[in-house]
Amino acid sequence: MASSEEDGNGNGSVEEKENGKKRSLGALATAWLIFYNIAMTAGWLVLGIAMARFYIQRGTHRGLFRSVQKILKFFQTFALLEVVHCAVGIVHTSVLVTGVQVSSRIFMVWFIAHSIKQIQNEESVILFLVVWTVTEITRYSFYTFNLLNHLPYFIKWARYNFFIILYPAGVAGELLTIYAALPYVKKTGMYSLRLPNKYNVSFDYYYFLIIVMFSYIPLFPQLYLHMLRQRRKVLHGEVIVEKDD
Ligand SMILES: CCCCCCCCCCCCC/C=C/C(=O)SCCNC(=O)CCNC(=O)[C@H](O)C(C)(C)COP(=O)(O)OP(=O)(O)OC[C@H]1O[C@@H](n2cnc3c(N)ncnc32)[C@H](O)[C@@H]1OP(=O)(O)O
Repeated sequence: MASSEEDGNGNGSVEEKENGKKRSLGALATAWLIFYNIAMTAGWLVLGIAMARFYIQRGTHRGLFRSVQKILKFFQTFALLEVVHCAVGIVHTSVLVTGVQVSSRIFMVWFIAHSIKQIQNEESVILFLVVWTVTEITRYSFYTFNLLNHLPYFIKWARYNFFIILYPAGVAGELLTIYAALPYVKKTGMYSLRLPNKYNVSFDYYYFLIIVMFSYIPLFPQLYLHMLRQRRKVLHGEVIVEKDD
């Protein structure tokens, strides 16, 4: 993807190479990505404004998830297209890394926050909502301006610095929310399949959630390290040889 930043750090050969990359992307793909990124920036901005208005008017976070859930569900689910973008090659990033990131978010939205109403007022839900919102406004506006070849330095800086704090904060919000959900899942036996049944298969959502929580231990450092590598590449111009998926 092209990047002709207004910070004036451009170097001829890199720019030529990147312009070539953009040309080879094709006008249609570029136009689609610009539309997609503008729509996503707008969607997360609307969500951020709705959350701020709710809190200012009500003075409490109780009921906030319920009030913004439609916008959240729509735009977070729409992000599944990011995996498609990588898979079809219009975005030069890893399907695996993007897949883990997007699927964990979809899981949090639909299979935790949407499904278990009792935890919707937890502070941890607000924590990950605020963190996701700041992250996505920054990230999608970065992609948009980058595609338009007018990337203000502060957006590039924010994209590759905010995550240092926001990523662990978001993960903390997500893990605390899943932890808060455990008693309700155990009590109701939701999404679980007990034996005997005609398929002769058993599934316990409670233990599945515990496995999901533990899966953050190997997976999150990989996402975080990926972002640190991207940061070194983009902000400090380091050449990084990435392994294939
Ligand atoms: C079934 C249940 C499963 C559960 C599994 C549980 C396991 C969970 C493990 C961990 C979960 C983490 C939870 C996360 C929580 C949070 O999000 S907290 C909030 C903080 N979050 C972040 O900061 C997010 C950071 N992550 C990302 O940015 C991405 O999702 C990423 C995939 C991890 C990294 O992005 P990547 O695309 O690789 O890096 P970039 O530098 O941004 O881009 C690389 C190139 O791709 C181009 N590009 C990417 N997307 C677009 C786009 N939409 N439009 C245009 N171009 C795009 C980008 O420009 C770069 O191109 P080049 O310039 O050519 O390099």
